[in-house]
Amino acid sequence: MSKKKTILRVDGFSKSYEEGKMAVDHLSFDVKEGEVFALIGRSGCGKTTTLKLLSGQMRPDGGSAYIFGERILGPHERLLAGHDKIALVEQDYNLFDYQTVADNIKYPIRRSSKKYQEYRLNELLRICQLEDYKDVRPKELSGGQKQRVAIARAIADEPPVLLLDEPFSHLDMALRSDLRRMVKNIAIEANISVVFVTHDTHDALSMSDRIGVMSAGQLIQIATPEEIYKKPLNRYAAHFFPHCNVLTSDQLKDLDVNVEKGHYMARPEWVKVVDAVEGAHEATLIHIDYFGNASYGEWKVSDKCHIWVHHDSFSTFQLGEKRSIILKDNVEWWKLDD
Ligand SMILES: Nc1ncnc2c1ncn2[C@@H]1O[C@H](COP(=O)(O)OP(=O)(O)OP(=O)(O)O)[C@@H](O)[C@H]1O
Repeated sequence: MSKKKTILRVDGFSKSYEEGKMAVDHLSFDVKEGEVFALIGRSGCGKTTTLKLLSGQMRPDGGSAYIFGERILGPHERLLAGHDKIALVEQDYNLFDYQTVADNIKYPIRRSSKKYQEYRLNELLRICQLEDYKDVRPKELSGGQKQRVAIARAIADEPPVLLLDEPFSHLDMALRSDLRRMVKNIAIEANISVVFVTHDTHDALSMSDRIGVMSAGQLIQIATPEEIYKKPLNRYAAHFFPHCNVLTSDQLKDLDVNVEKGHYMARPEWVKVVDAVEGAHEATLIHIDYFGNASYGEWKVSDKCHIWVHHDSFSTFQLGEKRSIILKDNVEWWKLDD
């Protein structure tokens, strides 16, 4: 990925809606050609504002963004807000309700030849799996179908950059997985750089080449999905993934782990349950979150030390069962920044 060209560069974006409260605070990052970049962070941390600034729809208070080295103009500097090389799909899709799916998709290329419009339309209907809905109006479509139309329309004119705000928020798990794949394929096949905002850590992990973790308007960590998962910077970044074990050095003493003062993390699959070990603290299974393909057990080691453990789908652990908890071989508690 590092050898690829930088397409988009954000340099010190800042924006506040109210005095003294920064929605986006000196944000800098870049996105490479064909790269899928996810922005994750708690509600209100500034993700949507970042996309609006990037798309040229909102004026930054400070900083600039560049596409192919050219500064992206704000709405105060252009007749029409936005940039023709950047497509933004917002949470409400903004489809034309009284036009068919085909007309919606062809809108950005309406000035091209009829032959090209038909060729491109058929290609987009195929890529976005919308062949059966060509003549339907958006109000007759489900949320997932509307979302696909919005994405097809956004990429009709082959923009080098696609921005997606919570692209899969209204979809069920099966559709989500199809659409993730579709967006990833679009990035690879059409070499489009995608920046998307999500609350969903599965979307971020499975789709992106890199993830930026936002907190209070700032990017606190930018790394590959694997690095964000295994080596999060701090407790905030660690807790994006559920059933995360974050313990203090003091709590870890109850697991016979002696480390320097601070907070430490272990993912639930880094830990294993073994037959009670003599001299070790006994752990009692007090809760199970069942997911079908796996479950997560909450094991109480002491009043102040509870550990989540990933159990495979063949696990037969019962509530109240007593065992010992240890880290798997070759795994260590990961030290978090304070
Ligand atoms: N139009 C606005 N007027 C005033 N404050 C706003 C406006 N839009 C956003 N904000 C504030 O700016 C901050 C960042 O909002 P933003 O929508 O960018 O966050 P977000 O991370 O996308 O949130 P969510 O995940 O809930 O969509 C929040 O504190 C929000 O309340």
